[in-house]
Amino acid sequence: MSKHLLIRGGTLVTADDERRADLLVIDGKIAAVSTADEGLDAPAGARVIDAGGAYVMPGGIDPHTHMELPFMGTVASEDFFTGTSAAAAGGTTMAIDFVIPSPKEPLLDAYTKWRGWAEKAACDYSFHVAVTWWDESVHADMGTLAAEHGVNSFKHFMAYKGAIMCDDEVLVNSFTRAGELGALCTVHAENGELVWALQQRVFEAGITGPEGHPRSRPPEVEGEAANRAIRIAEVLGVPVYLVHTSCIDALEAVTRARLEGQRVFAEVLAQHLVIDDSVYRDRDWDRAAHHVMSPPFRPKHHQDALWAGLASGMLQTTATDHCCFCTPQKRMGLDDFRKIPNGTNGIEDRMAVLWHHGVRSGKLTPSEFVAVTSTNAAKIFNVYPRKGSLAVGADADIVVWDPKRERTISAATHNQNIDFSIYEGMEVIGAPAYTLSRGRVVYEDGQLKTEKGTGRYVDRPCHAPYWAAQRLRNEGAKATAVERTLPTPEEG
Ligand SMILES: NC(=O)NCCC(=O)O
Ligand SMILES: [Zn+2]
Ligand SMILES: [Zn+2]
Repeated sequence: MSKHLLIRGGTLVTADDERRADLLVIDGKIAAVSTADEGLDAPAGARVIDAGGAYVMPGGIDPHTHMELPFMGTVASEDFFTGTSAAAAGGTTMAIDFVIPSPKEPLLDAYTKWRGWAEKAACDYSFHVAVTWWDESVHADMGTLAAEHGVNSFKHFMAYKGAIMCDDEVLVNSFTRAGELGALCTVHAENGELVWALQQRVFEAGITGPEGHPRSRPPEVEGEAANRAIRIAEVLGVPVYLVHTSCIDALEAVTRARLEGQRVFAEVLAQHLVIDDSVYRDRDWDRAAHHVMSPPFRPKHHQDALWAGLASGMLQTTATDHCCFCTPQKRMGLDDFRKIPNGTNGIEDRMAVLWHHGVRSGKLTPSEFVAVTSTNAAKIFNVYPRKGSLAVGADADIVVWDPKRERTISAATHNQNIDFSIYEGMEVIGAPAYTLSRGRVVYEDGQLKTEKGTGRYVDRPCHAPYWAAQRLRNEGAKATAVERTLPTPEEG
């Protein structure tokens, strides 16, 4: 039996425009969108959602999450069911998580393991795969992942020395391979050697608490790595995507390259837009440790630059790097900040934080909000217009957004599987009234309706449209040999 649902009377917002229209969903897909003047009739038996006074938008896409990640001697507390449910409560309907093989672990083995863990997801999901080491099998597995498993993005950690860090040789090999495949290279840009050296220096100077964390990862460390990754990508003729751009130094590297015409994409986390580094000087150890993530929170003036970067299009996507560790896990580093598991919560609050601090303060229009929370990620990771749009035929991943709903963010009421929130006490206006995942109502009236295993893996083909432009650019920059008549030995 086909399932019909009519969303009536709302203002549809896409990355292109805003207009009054009704929207009909049949069998999980958007089946019709009305004109502004003529609404749609509800088919017999259809559920009707009254969206009067609300915005109807593509569900959020969080392109950077880590559910149940094994990391720094523990495992992230949020699993794929709780995490995607919390996402739905916040209006996010797709997460792109990361398969992160241990050094020497075959990429395909790690991928299979992560696919198994993710089967309980309640919203749609996909995977970037990290390249943490290199040999011919990695080269081959990248090809198999791209051709047979819908993986079009590979991640590179330039930090976490002694664990998952890539050196320049791995970057060059992997970027070259991604170029052959038409896949996108993504990078965590921090100079891991410098972080390592600074960590020892700070610790030996007697700073053992969470305040040591930002001291060991200053903005220069991120700026250097961002610039290096961008320049390696430029020389190899591949697009590159920087995850969690947190500071002016990295933003400047992105901006310079984009102004030179290089195809560089960059993401900013909602939390880096609104939280500053004063959190590490909290006298309460737990509260300070709760904020330990990499890159760390920055001095306040970086936030203005990041907002400007987002509004001007230098930064295209917003994410959360949702990677939850509860207080007892954070306490693994009670006597040594280097052992505090890195990561913070946020998947449930990204949309509200962006709406409240972005749209309500005039930094973003509603259409720009849709672009940076959904559509741009769909385009960059090549699932547009199936995701990130309200086009007829698209998956009905939709959020009906109540711009007037007020709430105070708190761990006492959130749906994330973590015992604190980095946004504790933040008052925000704007929240989902309904969230739909492929046409199923998964959140309404403040209640979650998610079911384990209803999320689907989303294949992401290689050769996103920007690859055609990249190839032309590479063609134009191709080296040519000079034809010469060589002098004969007698002439010499
Ligand atoms: N960001 C963070 O602190 N933890 C998750 C791993 C990463 O993305 O670097
Ligand atoms: Zn990272
Ligand atoms: Zn991450």
